[in-house]
Amino acid sequence: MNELKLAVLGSRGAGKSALTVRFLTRRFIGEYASNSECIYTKHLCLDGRQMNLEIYDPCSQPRQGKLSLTDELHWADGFVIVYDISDRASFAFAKALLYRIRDSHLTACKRVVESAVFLVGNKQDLCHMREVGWDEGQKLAMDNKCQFCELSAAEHCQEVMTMFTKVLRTIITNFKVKEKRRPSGSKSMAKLINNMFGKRRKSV
Ligand SMILES: Nc1nc2c(ncn2[C@@H]2O[C@H](COP(=O)(O)OP(=O)(O)OP(=O)(O)O)[C@@H](O)[C@H]2O)c(=O)[nH]1
Repeated sequence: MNELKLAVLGSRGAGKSALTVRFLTRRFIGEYASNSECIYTKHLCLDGRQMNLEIYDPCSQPRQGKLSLTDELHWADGFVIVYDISDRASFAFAKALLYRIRDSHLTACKRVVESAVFLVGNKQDLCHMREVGWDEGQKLAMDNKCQFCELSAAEHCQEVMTMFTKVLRTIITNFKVKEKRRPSGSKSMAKLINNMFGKRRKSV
């Protein structure tokens, strides 16, 4: 059984709860309590694999503007970064979040890794009030090597499902790559024994 941890981040009111609840229940609920953070859990089957998913939906009120994110970066396997296309400030906040995630990968891995990050321009139904262009979102995502889409949590159920599914698949792919890079305990031990006794045998 796989355990996947996803953090949904973004500025206050960008639609983090709306997206999360849409994915988990397929429903759009107009208003959400924004004074408490939540970790939602869901058991799901993806590509024939059973997994336990945890989604962290923070309360952005008291921590708005603070980008330490240390706990989230350690906890999460992937991120959905949400901004509101009708709110330029939320785009600036999303950009700062992406830079913070990228910097943490740089220090952790000494190189940029293909991370499980999805940049989402939410509230596409409000495109008559648009303040952030589609191409700006696309460019920011390309610059930070993450996936991108615009959608509306209010109106696009299927797009929301697809976006979450893609980020979960990326997390699983990253897990597989990490597994391949790290030799398993038994293989390392076999190599060690072989190095020690193999060499001795040669010298006899
Ligand atoms: N028109 C429109 N409104 C949306 C959409 N998604 C969310 N909203 C509304 O935007 C407001 C904020 O949504 P939330 O999901 O609470 O946003 P949040 O990012 O979780 O906000 P905090 O919990 O305060 O950080 C609510 O009134 C939602 O109904 C959308 O796709 N379109």
